Amino acid sequence: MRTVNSLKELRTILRGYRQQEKTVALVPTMGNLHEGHISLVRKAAEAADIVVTSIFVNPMQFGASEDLDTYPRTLSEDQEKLCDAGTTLVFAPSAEEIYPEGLARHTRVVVPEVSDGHCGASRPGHFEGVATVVSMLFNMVQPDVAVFGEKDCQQLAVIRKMTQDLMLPVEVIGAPTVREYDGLAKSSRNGYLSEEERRLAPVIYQTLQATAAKIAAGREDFLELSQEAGDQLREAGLRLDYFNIANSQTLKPATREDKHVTLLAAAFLGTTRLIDNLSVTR
Ligand SMILES: Nc1ncnc2c1ncn2[C@@H]1O[C@H](COP(=O)(O)OP(=O)(O)OP(=O)(O)O)[C@@H](O)[C@H]1O
Ligand SMILES: CC(C)(CO)[C@@H](O)C(=O)[O-]
Ligand code: BAL
Repeated sequence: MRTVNSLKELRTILRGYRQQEKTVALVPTMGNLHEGHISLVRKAAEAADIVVTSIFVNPMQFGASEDLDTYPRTLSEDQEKLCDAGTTLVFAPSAEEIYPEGLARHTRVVVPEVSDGHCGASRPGHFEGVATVVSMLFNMVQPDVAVFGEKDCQQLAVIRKMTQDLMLPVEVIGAPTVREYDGLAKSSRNGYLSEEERRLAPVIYQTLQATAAKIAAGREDFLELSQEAGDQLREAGLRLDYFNIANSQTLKPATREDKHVTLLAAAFLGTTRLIDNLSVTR
């Protein structure tokens, strides 16, 4: 496994693989890797001959008061895990390599509608930053397939829409959420939690499961259900960002006609913001 920092080097190596007619899979990450990321790499290795994993903490997708500076950077541990999981090439560029003229002067990709609501409402500009960097990664790596986690379900929907609208020749694959023993979705940000916060955190998934069970049993008063679920999270000591029930395809508010609905939640434990989601067929 090799690690490269420059686009020039990345392109030279990839040209070699293409000459050998190898297929390429991309797994974009922000590093500080856990078993969720590793599951994406394994899926990518099943889908293509070569796996490129990018590690880039993308400044464009962070809000001014968010954790860009403190986001954990653990490149050497990440490299070991990626090598074991079947990554061929790690692309770990600097912010200067990706945004040579700075963020303000950089072209941006906006994906309307699906970027609105949920995390898009609480993190203005976030999905613009994600869509911009992912479209650049697609252009830099030119993968046949790219793998993203369902844990970030709105992000996956944004990337699917962008890929379709811009006719990017990449197959986007979603991978199921990997969880801790107690149901908490694995996330780099779990590392920010104190012992007490970590003990409380599984209530997010438990509330998603309990609400999904009520929907499966026939409840369709989605607004009331969301409010009840939000109240449960607040009572457990979390600061609620949102608990929404949406059409699984469009991520717009669910209606009684929707067969597939997705429950999306975001909540703060102290200063740590965690997200999770669960889909249910009615
Ligand atoms: N628990 C998980 N299961 C499956 N995929 C995951 C999981 N956590 C993250 N991913 C996926 O890994 C990719 C890179 O995500 P990222 O590096 O932001 O990790 P993260 O743990 O979600 O970090 P953060 O805590 O910042 O949200 C994304 O496609 C994301 O959906
Ligand atoms: C897809 C991504 C790597 C883009 O920076 C990021 O949003 C993430 O880690 O999910
Ligand atoms: N996992 C999504 C990246 C972010 O929160 O910025």
